Amino acid sequence: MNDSVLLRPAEPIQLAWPDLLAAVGSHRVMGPHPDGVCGITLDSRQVHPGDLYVALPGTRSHGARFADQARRAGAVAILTDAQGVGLMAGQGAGSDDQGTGSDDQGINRAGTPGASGGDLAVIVVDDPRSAMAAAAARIFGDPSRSMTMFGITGTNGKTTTAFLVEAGLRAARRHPGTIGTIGYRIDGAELPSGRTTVTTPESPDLQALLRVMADRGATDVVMEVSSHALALHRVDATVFDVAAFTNLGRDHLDFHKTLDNYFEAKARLFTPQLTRTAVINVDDPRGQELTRRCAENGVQVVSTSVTVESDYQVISWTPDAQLGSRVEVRTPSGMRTMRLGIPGEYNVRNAVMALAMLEASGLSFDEVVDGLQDAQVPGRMERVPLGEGAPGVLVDFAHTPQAISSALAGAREGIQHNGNAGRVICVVGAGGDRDAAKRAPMGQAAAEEADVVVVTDDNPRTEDPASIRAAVVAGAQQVGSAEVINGGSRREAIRRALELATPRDLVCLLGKGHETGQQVGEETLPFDDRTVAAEQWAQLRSDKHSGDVA
Ligand SMILES: CC(=O)N[C@H]1[C@@H](OP(=O)(O)OP(=O)(O)OC[C@H]2O[C@@H](n3ccc(=O)[nH]c3=O)[C@H](O)[C@@H]2O)O[C@H](CO)[C@@H](O)[C@@H]1O[C@H](C)C(=O)N[C@@H](C)C(=O)N[C@H](CCC(=O)O)C(=O)O
Ligand SMILES: Nc1ncnc2c1ncn2[C@@H]1O[C@H](COP(=O)(O)OP(=O)(O)OP(=O)(O)O)[C@@H](O)[C@H]1O
Ligand SMILES: N[C@H](CCC[C@H](N)C(=O)O)C(=O)O
Repeated sequence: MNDSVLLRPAEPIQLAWPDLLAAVGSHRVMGPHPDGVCGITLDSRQVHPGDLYVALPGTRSHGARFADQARRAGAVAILTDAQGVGLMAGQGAGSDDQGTGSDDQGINRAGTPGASGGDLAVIVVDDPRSAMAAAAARIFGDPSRSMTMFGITGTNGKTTTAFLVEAGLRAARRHPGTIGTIGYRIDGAELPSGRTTVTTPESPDLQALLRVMADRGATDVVMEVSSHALALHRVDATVFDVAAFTNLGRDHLDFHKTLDNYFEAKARLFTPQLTRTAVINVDDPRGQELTRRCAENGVQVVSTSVTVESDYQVISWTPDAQLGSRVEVRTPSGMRTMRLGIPGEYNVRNAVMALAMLEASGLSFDEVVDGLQDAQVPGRMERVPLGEGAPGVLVDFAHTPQAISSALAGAREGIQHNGNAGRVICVVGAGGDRDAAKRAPMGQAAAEEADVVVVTDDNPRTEDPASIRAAVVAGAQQVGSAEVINGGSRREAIRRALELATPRDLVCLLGKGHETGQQVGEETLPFDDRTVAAEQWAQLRSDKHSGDVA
C-alpha cells in the first residue's frame, strides 16, 4: 500500500491558481495555467493527479530530472528554481511548450525554449523549499492554526519529551497527534503509515498529515523538530504555540559542518515566525544564549533547569529501586512532587520540560501529572525481561556521546540504588553514513561510564562495518578503565555480552532502541535488540544445558 495515500486528507482539496501564486511569494511563471492544484509533493513517485510537483535540488540529483515522470503521473504544475528550469530545458522536457506562459508578477519570463515542463505550468522561485512549505500549508488549509502545536528540538530528548507531553495531554483528556522518530499517532494509536524514516517530515507530507490529524479530531499536535527540518524549511509556515529546546551536543556535523551552524539551525525555531512561547533548558549554555535571543526577538520564555535559577527548577531528585525517580520541582504554581517511571537525571530534565510545556499551553499540574508519572518510551531505557537467573538487560536509543554518557550513568544509578555492586556492560556501535567524527567520542563515552564495552555494528548502511567499529574501539581504548572488546556483528556482540554477564550485572544495548531493522547496504534486515537478546539468552541456556548433559 502506498503510504502517501493514507496521509492525504479524505476530502478532496482544490487551491485556486491565484491563491497558490500568492502563497509562494515572489516568482515568475511559464506555461499554461491550470485552474488550481489538489495536492503537493516533492517526489515524482508520489504524484497524484492534479498535484503540484516541487522539483528541488538534492544531494544526489535535482528533482527537475524527474519532471517528466511527475507529468505522466498527473502533475498539473511544477515549482522549481532557476537551475531546475535549465535542467528541464536541457532534457527537452518541454518539447511541447506552447510558449503561452505569462508573467503574473511582472517579472521577466524565462524565455527559454522548452523550459516550461511541457504542457505544465512552471513556477520559478529563488528558494523552492520555503515556497514549498508556504504552498503546502495553504493547500491543506493551514492546519497548524486549528490545533495547539507543541514542537521539541535538541540533540537528545526530543522523542522522550514528546512522549511525556503526549501522556500529559492524554491524562488531561485532550486528543493529541504526535509526529516524530517513532512514527505518527493519534490518541496513542499508530497511524497506518506510522513508521517513518525521518523525524520531521518534508513540508508537503507534514501539512497533509496535520490536515489528517485535524480532520480526525486532534486537539493538539506534539512534534519533534529536527535540525535538518529547520535548515531545510520543513516546518516553515507551521506556528508552534509552545516550542522546547532540550540541549545541544555532538551530532549531524556531516550535514551542518560546524556546531555553530547546527545551533543556528535549531535557533530558527525560536523566532516569532515559528513560535509563541519557548521552553528552554537553561542548564545548557546554548539554552542561555537562546533565552537572550528570545528576549530580543519577543518570543516569551519559560526556563527549566536542575542546576541554575529558573522558572521550573528541580530542587531535588532521587533514583528509586524500579529504575525510576522521585522529583521535587519548584514551579510558578508552587512546589510539586512527581514519581517518574523512567530513570536518570536527563529524564528528570525531560519530564520537567514536558510539565513546563503543558502548563504553558494552559493545562494544570493536576490535569497532567498522572500522564507524566506513568509514561514509558519504547526503546528508551526499555527493560528486556529474560527470566530467572538472567542478567538485567535494557535497550536504549543512545547514539551520541552525550546520550551514551547519560544513559549509562542512569543505568549505573539504577543498579547502585538497588544495593547491587554488579557491572554495567555496554554493547554499542555507530551508524554508517552519519557523522563519522562522533564515533571515537561515542566509544570514549561508553568506556568512561561502563565496566565492559562490547563494540559492534549499528546500522552500517553503505559503509564497511569493521572500519566503523575500529573508530569506536579507538575512542574506547583511550580511556583505560574499561575492558574493551571488538564484538563483531550485533548478534554476536549481544551474545558475548550475555555470556560475560552475571545475574547481578546490567547489560545495556545502545543505539538502536525501538528500531526493528538493521540497514546493511541498501537493505533493511529484520533486527530488534529486544528480540535478539531474548533469542541469544535462550540459545545460551540451551547450549549450556546440552553441554551439561554431554
Ligand atoms: C540529507 C537530507 O535531508 N536528505 C533529504 C533530501 O534527499 P536528497 O537531497 O538526497 O535527494 P536526491 O536523491 O538528491 O533527490 C533530489 C530530489 O529529487 C526527488 N526525486 C528523486 C528521485 C525520484 O525518482 N523522484 C524524485 O522526485 C527527491 O524527492 C528530491 O526532492 O531530500 C529528500 C526530499 O527532498 C529528503 O527526503 C532527504 O531526507 C532523507 C530521507 C534523510 O534520510 N534525511 C535525514 C538525514 C534527516 O532528515 N534526518 C533528520 C534528523 C534526524 C535526527 O535528528 O536524528 C530528520 O528529521 O529525520
Ligand atoms: N535530555 C537528555 N539529555 C541527554 N541525553 C538524553 C536526553 N534525553 C534522552 N537522552 C538519551 O538520548 C537517547 C535518545 O533520546 P530521544 O529519542 O528522546 O532523543 P531524540 O532527540 O529524539 O533523538 P533522535 O533525534 O536521534 O531521534 C535516549 O535513548 C537517551 O539515551
Ligand atoms: N535519526 C538518527 C537516528 C540514528 C540511529 C542510529 N541507530 C544510527 O543508525 O546511527 C539518524 O538518522 O542519524
